[in-house]
Amino acid sequence: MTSAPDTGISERTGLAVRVEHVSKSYRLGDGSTLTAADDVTLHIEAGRFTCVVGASGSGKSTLLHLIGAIDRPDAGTIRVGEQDITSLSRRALADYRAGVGFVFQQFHLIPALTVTDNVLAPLVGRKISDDRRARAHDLLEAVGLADRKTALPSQLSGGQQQRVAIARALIGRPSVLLADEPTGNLDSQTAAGVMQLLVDLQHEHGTTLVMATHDQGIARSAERIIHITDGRPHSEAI
Ligand SMILES: Nc1ncnc2c1ncn2[C@@H]1O[C@H](COP(=O)(O)OP(=O)(O)OP(=O)(O)O)[C@@H](O)[C@H]1O
Repeated sequence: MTSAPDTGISERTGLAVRVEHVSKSYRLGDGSTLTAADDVTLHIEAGRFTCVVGASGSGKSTLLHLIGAIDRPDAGTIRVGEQDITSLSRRALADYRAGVGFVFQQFHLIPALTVTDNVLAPLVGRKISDDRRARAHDLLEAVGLADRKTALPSQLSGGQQQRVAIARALIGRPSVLLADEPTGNLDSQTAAGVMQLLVDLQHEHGTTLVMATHDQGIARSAERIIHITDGRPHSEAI
């Protein structure tokens, strides 16, 4: 179940990420500012599995959000492949985001949609061709849920819901897959299965996988670990 069938699921190759002198601060209610990314410079290799590790509040999610262009930095540049995503037009940014897959700790499935329609949800506004439906089916097969296509999220276990979320993250053929504590809501056995699935899919498709985690055990399975403290990667991160 954990080895995906050869369905041509990802035709994009993983891209390298180069974060250069990136800072991001948030203004707090009392008027003070909190620096969540503090002059961060780091390079993430293409097609590898990299873990970002650090205490709660150290800036892991912020870094993922900046790489995924969910958020914009106050300063610095982020290059993904050949593109500087910090200088893209709104339209180019939307195209870029469509090539990024996200997996979150909370699965964020849409309760009223079936499993298949959740997987197709990122394609909203685009024509859902037979090819795309076939691809959703192939992805659900790859994550071991082909027989639950018509189920609603509430009818699935947490691990199954996260598998749907992984299939959804892959529907846009991402060159970069960002996973923020993807096993944080799962028991340890289910978490191990989901991790294995992510790593298998990442290997098979050569996607660049960047995962934020507290879990040292998960981090040890990565090809590279970046430690973050107070919004700054440690020196070994570069
Ligand atoms: N939108 C926001 N507004 C204000 N402060 C924020 C916002 N987002 C994050 N922060 C703050 O920025 C810092 C870094 O947060 P971030 O979520 O990146 O940390 P994290 O390492 O992912 O934490 P956790 O492991 O608990 O998810 C924290 O102090 C957090 O409170």
